Amino acid sequence: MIEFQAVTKRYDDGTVAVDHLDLTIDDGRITVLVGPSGCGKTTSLRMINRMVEATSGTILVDGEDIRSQPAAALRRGIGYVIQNAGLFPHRTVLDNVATVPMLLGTKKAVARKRAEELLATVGLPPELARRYPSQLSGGQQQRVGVARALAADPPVLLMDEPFSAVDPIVRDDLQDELLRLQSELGKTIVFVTHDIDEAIKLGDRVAVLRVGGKLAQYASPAELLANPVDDFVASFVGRDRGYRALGFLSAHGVEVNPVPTVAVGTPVADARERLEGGWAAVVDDAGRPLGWVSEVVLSTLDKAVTATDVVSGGSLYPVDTGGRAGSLRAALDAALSSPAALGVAVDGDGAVVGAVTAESVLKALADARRAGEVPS
Ligand SMILES: Nc1ncnc2c1ncn2[C@@H]1O[C@H](COP(=O)(O)OP(=O)(O)OP(=O)(O)O)[C@@H](O)[C@H]1O
Repeated sequence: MIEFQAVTKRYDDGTVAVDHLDLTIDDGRITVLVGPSGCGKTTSLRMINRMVEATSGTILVDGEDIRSQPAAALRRGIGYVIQNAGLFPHRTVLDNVATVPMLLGTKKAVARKRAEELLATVGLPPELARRYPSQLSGGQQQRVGVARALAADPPVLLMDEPFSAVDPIVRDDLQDELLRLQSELGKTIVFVTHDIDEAIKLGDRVAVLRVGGKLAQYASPAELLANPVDDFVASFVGRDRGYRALGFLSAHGVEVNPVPTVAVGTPVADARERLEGGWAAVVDDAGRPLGWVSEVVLSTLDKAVTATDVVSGGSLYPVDTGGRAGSLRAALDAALSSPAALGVAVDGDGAVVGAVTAESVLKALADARRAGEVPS
């Protein structure tokens, strides 16, 4: 656990970057510091590993004042990942990862072997290990940065806008990868971003800071979306917060109805008989949805329905099959994005289970509200 107790940072020019911050960061969780530019996120993060010294107040890591040991010793237990990765340009990818353990006394061969494993863990193909950082894409460099920070197996990982410099699609991949890694590693991660969507996606808890280094709200993403404490947090979280809050509510209560399906290869005449309300979902041999056909589509076909004849569109959402159900947002998106106005529900193998309408999703939301499961 990392505790900020009334921590203030006043820089030499008088700027108060962080003002009496009280914050408890849980072990094994991702805690995100988010807020507008200049609100003191980076300063707060760097005070944890003493790259910035607090002016007053105390920071405890596992109950121990961080000033009670030399900064170098403290940093051994704290990995640090920054934007643009900050890799050593004249060392290979493998050596970038192996260097710190070697400096700490691990034998070269052992450190390199471990570095190879870590590169695989962060999703980098082994052939990239011999390259230099400049020969990698921005997203690959960030992965190396994460592998390097994990090399000494620190219990704490500080991440300062690590994914801000890459394009949105790569950023999304890196975020997914971090969540996957974290589910395996269970590190104590403190993550700084100015992007509220990133904060909500990654954070177990999110600390929203306002300029002047004051904590505005510290809550779970769902709580932040449902109950922002004031106008600042509400506007920072965004006008579409009600919609995004649906992403944290399970769709287990939504009524799933049967949906007409047509297997690929079905003769057109037989497919026509299966149309109800104008549309049927086309499925492959394993019952997985490929798209939709309607009377109009069938009228253009000669013999049988093929995979290329389908009208695509409509996201899918997983129903509760003993694992995790999809969210209300996923169910609503599926219904609204489908040409048939039916959101296809799939099981754990991706096979069609049935379909939901937008109305049934909203009814489930209203029921949850009435039952007090969701703040209105
Ligand atoms: N070395 C410094 N000397 C003086 N003021 C500083 C110094 N470093 C940061 N500041 C100021 O402290 C405040 C907080 O800066 P900090 O970098 O912690 O904010 P941030 O929330 O991380 O911002 P950003 O999102 O833009 O990176 C800002 O007003 C900044 O100008």
